[in-house]
Amino acid sequence: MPSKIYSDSHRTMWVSKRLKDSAFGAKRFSDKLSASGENLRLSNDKGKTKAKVDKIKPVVTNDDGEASGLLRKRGTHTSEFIRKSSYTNASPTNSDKRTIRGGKTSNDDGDASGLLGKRGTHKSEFIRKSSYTNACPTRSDKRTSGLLRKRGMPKSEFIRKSSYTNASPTSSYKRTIRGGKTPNDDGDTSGSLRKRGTRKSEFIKKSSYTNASPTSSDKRTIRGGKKLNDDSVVIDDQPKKRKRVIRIDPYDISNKRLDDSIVIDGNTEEKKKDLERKTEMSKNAQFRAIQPSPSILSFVEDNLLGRRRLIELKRAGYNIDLSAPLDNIPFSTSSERERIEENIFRNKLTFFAAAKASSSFPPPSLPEIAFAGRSNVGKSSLLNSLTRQWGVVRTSDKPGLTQTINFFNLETKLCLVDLPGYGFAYAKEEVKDAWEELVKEYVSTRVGLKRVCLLIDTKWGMKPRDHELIDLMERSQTKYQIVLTKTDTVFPVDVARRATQIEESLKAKKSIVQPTMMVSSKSGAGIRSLRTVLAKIARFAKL
Ligand SMILES: Nc1nc2c(ncn2[C@@H]2O[C@H](COP(=O)(O)OP(=O)(O)OP(=O)(O)O)[C@@H](O)[C@H]2O)c(=O)[nH]1
Ligand SMILES: [Mg+2]
Repeated sequence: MPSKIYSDSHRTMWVSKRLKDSAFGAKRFSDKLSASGENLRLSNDKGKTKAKVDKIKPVVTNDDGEASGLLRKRGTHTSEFIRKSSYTNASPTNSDKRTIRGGKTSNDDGDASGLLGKRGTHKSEFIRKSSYTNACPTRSDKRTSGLLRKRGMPKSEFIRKSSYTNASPTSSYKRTIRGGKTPNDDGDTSGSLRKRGTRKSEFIKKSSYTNASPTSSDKRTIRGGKKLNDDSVVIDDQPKKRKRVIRIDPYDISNKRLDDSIVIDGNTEEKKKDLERKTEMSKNAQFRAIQPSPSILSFVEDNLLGRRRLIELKRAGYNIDLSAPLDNIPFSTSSERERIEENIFRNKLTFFAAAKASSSFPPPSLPEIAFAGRSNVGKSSLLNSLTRQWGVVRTSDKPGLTQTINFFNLETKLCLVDLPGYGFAYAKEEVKDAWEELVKEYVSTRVGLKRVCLLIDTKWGMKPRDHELIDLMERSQTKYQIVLTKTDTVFPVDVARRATQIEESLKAKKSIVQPTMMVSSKSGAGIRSLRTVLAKIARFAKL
């Protein structure tokens, strides 16, 4: 039976809950129902759950013999039902509350009480009259009753008049209280928030609003200070945190805690780098100050050296991204090659021999022209460019590709020798040293060697290793000529400057052959002039 009572219907649920909570208790209620012979009948019409509570007539007799009704009978006035009802703990509905309030239903102690404002009754009146003080009034009610400041009323006036001292003031109120020196009951000036512009420490010292939770920074200040007031003793026995200042003697290497050596090394390295940068800068400044000789400038102009030629090739429709745009023309015929003015360079270029040691050098049969220089300077590319036979001599953008002395014949007229580069090759030190020794041996001892073209990158100029080789060739009286490569990577004026600079620095040398040649294997600039110079050697050379 009781399980049936606590089923679907909302109203039934309400009744059962109330009863459960009330002094009657669920058990007693079910007992009463069974005693009265009545039953709760619930109907479910087409899915709608509806409790027909009007069928419930739980007229039960209390122990004291009074007749009591749990629900209002139809036709019975609510106020009458409530008045009569001894079930005072049950929460009445809104309309019930209104009736109670409006009907001035007396409680046991005889006070008139209303739980809700009756329709038509002014709220303020209701709140005033109401003894139901626990009900939460709205903001407008609070304003009317004086709990909240009325619109238009100045804050200070409200605070002065207000007896609602327990209300938590807003932060702006707190500031006003503090700033306005509003007296409290005990006459102290109190503010719970720091007024803008007031120092925190000052505020905390002055403040009697000790119950307000201070912020973390406030707490810090409080801890640092000694006392706020009599009640609030602040922990002041904590020692003040002192900033540890470690004095480092950079020259005291005995201090093991500090990695002084690294610091010093770092400093010195930085200083070194700074110095290098400065010297580099001054080198650049020196280079820009060079006034190229008029003959060199006119050579640069005539041969379209520098970036200009590549730009012109681009305008003419050549693909300048290719290594040799002039010779990378689709469907080009051999007649293109025939344009080479020097007949000797029209001959077929063929690989003849490669030597890793002086013992494996081929016997000299033809006048030889060797191409020496640092790794990646463009030696192999120049051989291809001179003959316009791309691919015979292998080239790479990775330094150190050529590792042997390679001999190439131009038919039976001339031998072109591609030397391994020195400098920054990706090879072990011993291997690089062996190459250098081989090159040095070749340039200083080779019979039939008519000229060494010493290739220098126009951008970077001469390096110590180049000078080393020059000194060697000077000692062995080997004829050498400077050839500036990759002239397409710099401005024409810089090509002229570099040539002037080198000529100036080597003008005392005896074995050097002037003038300095300037070429670009990529754009083809200056190649024609170099061909003319080299063809002359081949023409007049005697073995
Ligand atoms: N822009 C430009 N690049 C060039 C020129 N000549 C050569 N190069 C490039 O420079 C790189 C090196 O060229 P190589 O001819 O292999 O140089 P190398 O002196 O023979 O180098 P090693 O064999 O290592 O000694 C290649 O990527 C070439 O394309 C040039 O005149 N202009
Ligand atoms: Mg090479």
